[in-house]
Amino acid sequence: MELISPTVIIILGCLALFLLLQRKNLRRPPCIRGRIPWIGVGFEFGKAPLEFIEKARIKYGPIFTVFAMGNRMTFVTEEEGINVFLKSKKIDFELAVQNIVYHTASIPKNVFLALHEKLYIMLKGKMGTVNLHQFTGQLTEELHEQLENLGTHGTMDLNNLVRHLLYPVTVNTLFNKSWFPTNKKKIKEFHQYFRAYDEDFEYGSQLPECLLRNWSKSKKWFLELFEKNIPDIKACKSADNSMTLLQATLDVVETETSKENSPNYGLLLLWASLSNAVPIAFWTLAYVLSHPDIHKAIMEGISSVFGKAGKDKIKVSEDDLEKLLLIKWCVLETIRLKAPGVITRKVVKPVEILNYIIPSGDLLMLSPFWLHRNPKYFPEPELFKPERWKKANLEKHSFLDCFMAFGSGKFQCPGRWFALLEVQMCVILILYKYDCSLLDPLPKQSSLHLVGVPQPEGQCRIEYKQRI
Ligand code: HEM
Repeated sequence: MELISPTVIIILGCLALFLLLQRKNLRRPPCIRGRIPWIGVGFEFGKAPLEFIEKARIKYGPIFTVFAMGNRMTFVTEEEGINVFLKSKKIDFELAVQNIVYHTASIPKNVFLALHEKLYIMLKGKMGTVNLHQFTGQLTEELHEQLENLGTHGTMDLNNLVRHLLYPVTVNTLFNKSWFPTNKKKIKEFHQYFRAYDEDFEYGSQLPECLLRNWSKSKKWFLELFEKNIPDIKACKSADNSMTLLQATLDVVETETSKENSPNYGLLLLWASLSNAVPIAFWTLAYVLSHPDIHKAIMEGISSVFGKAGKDKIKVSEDDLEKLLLIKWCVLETIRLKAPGVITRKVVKPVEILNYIIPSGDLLMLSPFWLHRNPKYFPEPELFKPERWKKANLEKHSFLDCFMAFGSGKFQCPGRWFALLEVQMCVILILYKYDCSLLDPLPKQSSLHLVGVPQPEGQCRIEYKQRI
């Protein structure tokens, strides 16, 4: 018998390999990849990412991969995928965010990995429910101080009003009292640079800085500001000798690595503390003021706890907050409706979901924003219904099932209890001191971003009059 020629063997071998790869690929989720190498569907995706993923879910089903800017992002939208996202040991938080942290705050990847867990434990402890009472006094004082600047009456864009209140309140509370600039020019600069940094944070996490000149300028401005101020921030002592959140962060960074990384961690903490909580305060006030029945019920609650609303410098305690449950429900319902577009993990070992194999290296993506709009989990999902929070066991610090705005698992947002406290206090004090009404309808949200809480599109003016 004639021997099979080597050429035939090679051809058969290639065919077998091809079929094997095909089979493997068949077991991967549908992939939307576009035609341009590396960029993939980056342009279409970047224009309106939230809408893109919802359309993809309708077309391709509960799991699909989007290839954009060199990344394979596999989105999960139903139980099985969500369970893997929440529980699997084959996916990793730190490896997913180290790139983002490197690009946006120039923190070297090895430094991030070495410090992350230690820093997380510290942040979680300092802002945890047991220690929250330490913030109520200062938050009340800071809010009163900033509210004085509003004057007796006026009309302004609500988003601007909230930023002018909460930027200094948050920074003075978590960083250092009086760290926030007080002169008008410097305040304006802080706002301009923070907004530029925040608006393009997502692009900054993926594109080279040379393509984002404004963003890069704002990043440098903050890094220089921190570099200049860190000695003063460290030297500042509180009456009880406790450290602020930023001081404790710098302490960990400088003990474990070098001083060089301190400004970078300062910038990261600044962004984390302002970028979600401030728009949530805006949306909460906008929802409350555009629902007259809820606004009325909240005012009745405020009067029953503090007496007739007026311009007094009331103190707000944790007991008072417990009595004003409707306000907490309104904040949570706002966060449900305006939840971050995505949270992300890296697949470190191939993982099976719905009979598909997700290869290692993929980013596994879950959208709290769309999850919260699934009627299976939240009936009448588009409606602002604070009373749905009646069912949550808030006393035991648990949210509603499938509420994922603060992420999930081991590295859930460590600032969540602080954020809830700050927004509740902000709403209480504004409504106690001012008679407020909206001059514009509730705005649409901008469709540009996927990371973090969505911003409003266009303005929404508020008219306010100090009570007597
Ligand atoms: C309503 C406001 C807020 C929302 C919706 C929010 C949401 C989130 C989400 C979704 C994550 C990622 C978690 C994950 O992937 O599982 C996160 C992480 C984080 N958040 Fe928040 N956050 C808020 C307010 C705050 C505040 C006020 C702080 C204060 C410093 C803060 C500090 C952080 C930090 C430091 C991380 C990173 C944690 C880590 O590296 O492990 N957040 N947040």
